[in-house]
Amino acid sequence: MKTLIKNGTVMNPDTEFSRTADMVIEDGKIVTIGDASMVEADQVIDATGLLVVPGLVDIHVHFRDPGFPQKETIRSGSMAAAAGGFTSVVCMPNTKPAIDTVETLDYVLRTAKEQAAVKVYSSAAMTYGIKGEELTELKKLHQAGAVTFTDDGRTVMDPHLVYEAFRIAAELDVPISSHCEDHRLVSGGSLNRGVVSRQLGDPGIPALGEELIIARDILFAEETGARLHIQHVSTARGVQLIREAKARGVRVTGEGAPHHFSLTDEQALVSGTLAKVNPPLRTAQDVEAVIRGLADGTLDAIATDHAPHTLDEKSLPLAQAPFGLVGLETAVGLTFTCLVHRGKLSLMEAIAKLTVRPAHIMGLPAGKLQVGQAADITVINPVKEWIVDPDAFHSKSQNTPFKGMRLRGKTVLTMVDGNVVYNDL
Ligand SMILES: NC(=O)N[C@@H](CC(=O)O)C(=O)O
Ligand SMILES: [Zn+2]
Ligand SMILES: [Zn+2]
Repeated sequence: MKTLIKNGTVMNPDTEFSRTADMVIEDGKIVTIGDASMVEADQVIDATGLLVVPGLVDIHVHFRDPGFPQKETIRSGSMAAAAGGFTSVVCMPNTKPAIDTVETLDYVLRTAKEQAAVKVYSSAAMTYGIKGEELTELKKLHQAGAVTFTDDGRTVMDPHLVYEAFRIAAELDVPISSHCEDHRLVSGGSLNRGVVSRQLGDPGIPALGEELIIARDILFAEETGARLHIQHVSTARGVQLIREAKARGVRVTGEGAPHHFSLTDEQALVSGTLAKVNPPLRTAQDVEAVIRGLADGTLDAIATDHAPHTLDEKSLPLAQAPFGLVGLETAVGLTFTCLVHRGKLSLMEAIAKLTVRPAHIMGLPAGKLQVGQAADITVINPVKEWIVDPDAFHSKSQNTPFKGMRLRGKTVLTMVDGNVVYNDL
């Protein structure tokens, strides 16, 4: 089977390559990037006016299997990924049971191999049951394929455990992904602590709770030499802490989530619990700081923190509804609308933050266009206007505060190993 993608703007951030070109794909691999207009192919995709980029990489998704198939399965999550243009994803371990043993990790990776439309990698929990009490067998989990250690959803508070985990991670050279939240400071709130939380009678989640743990984990990384990846950075001071740590050579990276560069806490007044996410949507200054962090390289990657929950759960009162929102199918639209089209991030840098940079953080064989390599390719229409319709999502869940919003920029075709897994051309 030979496929020709002709006349697209081919962009490969790894080499800063950007030019009008054709691509030929054969037996799942890229065989030509250049002029191939005369090539006879079984399948021809006309990419005139479209961007042809490496398959996107999301290093922060929740696929809920095992445990919560009503929210998402590996199959449905992977379909949402494909529809969003993501060809490689990293699953978080807060399933039930948690991904804290080799058996559960094997189950996830095996199910992904059998059922997923895209390449699914997995993290492993740092502590059993994500309870913050006893370290998992990090070395065995790494050998079994875990690409990062994290208790995402919770922060390990015991400094002895954290120290030990960082020490082992440094030895294995596996990144620790840190969900930063000092639970002793944030318990009970649902929204950013500020004007809106006070207005809604919510105790609020202070920015300081996130910043304390960012600072703590930076120090652990500095002390142990471990690689630290800060997840879903949402506050201005959090961005600044990472900026300063990078400047003095700490091995730290950071991710920004689309909802943190596009929405403020005021969204809760419009979307209610659909705008309840952890860390919370913050102030306009924080949003600006996340954008600046992405622009100056302090934040290396855009990651969705795709966190599906049923609308029944999201219909609960603010204090009881779960934290989280789905992100895979809106990420490209938000990145183009809020960052690229507003001139905050160059097109090349935006694509880099969705491909080669996150792949590099997690050591994934992804995020580049290279002859001889797997044909994981995403085609984006950078100016296509569309309205977010959760009913059209491929995810099992529709919990998004972006419903009804008009976005500019959309994934129109996704290819994994040369096979088209999503087509909206
Ligand atoms: N982000 C969220 O608000 N929720 C995530 C957990 C997490 O990423 O911390 C979830 O699993 O639902
Ligand atoms: Zn988290
Ligand atoms: Zn998460």
